[in-house]
Amino acid sequence: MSSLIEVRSLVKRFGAKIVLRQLNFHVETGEFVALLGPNGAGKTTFLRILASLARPSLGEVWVAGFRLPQQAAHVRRRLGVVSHQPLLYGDLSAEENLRFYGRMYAVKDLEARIHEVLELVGLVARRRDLVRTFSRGMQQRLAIGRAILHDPDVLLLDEPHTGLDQDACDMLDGVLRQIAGQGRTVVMTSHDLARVEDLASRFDVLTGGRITASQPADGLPRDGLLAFYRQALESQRSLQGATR
Ligand SMILES: Nc1ncnc2c1ncn2[C@@H]1O[C@H](COP(=O)(O)OP(=O)(O)OP(=O)(O)O)[C@@H](O)[C@H]1O
Repeated sequence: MSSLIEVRSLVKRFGAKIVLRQLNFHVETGEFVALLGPNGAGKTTFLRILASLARPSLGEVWVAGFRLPQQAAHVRRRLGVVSHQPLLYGDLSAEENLRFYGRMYAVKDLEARIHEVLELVGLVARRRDLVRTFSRGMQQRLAIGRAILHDPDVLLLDEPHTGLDQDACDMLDGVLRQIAGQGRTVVMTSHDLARVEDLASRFDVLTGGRITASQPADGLPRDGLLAFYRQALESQRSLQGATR
């Protein structure tokens, strides 16, 4: 087991419904993987399993050398997760929120680290303001700050642009670009290729409960990338048509 994330033959069922079918996936240190797929493909379900928030029905899931769900406590310390819930306390300020999480994770030189993170997410000027006064975009940037505070091995982001207006999306992209530039290992879901095309070093497509296509970003022109994603979605549609 040498990859930072290694998933073998993963199956996830909800009752009779099979959402993930024998899914294989791996991520090496420093990769920024965009996990693309249409609505309902199972991206959130998959990320929740990687984040140890849901249990696999079958198969093997390893993160940073630890097996899930058996070693979930070890995995959680090595992960940063940004899901649909920002997991922030509205009645605390931005820096109080970070201090709370930093103490929970026993972050060293916490005050310096809080400042560094607030700078990265562009919230130094608002550090003493209560989070409930923040726009959704600011809350999302702070949620990313919270997720990277303890310098995790892997950052998992589930459609972080959802519900943001264009300005907020642009500001979030600035933060994500800096994170990508730091060489951090990231897995980010999206159903919109345009949102991730400048960020990712690899594009994986999740359709029919499996990773059906994978493409490194290196040297691939935009048209090629669009064609790649369209083709993956088309083949999924014809597969669904054939099984109806
Ligand atoms: N707890 C659950 N119980 C039953 N079915 C579920 C549960 N969670 C997810 N599903 C189903 O699993 C399928 C995949 O959902 P999931 O949210 O993982 O997809 P997604 O690719 O993240 O979609 P979106 O982009 O719309 O968020 C959907 O059909 C959904 O209804």
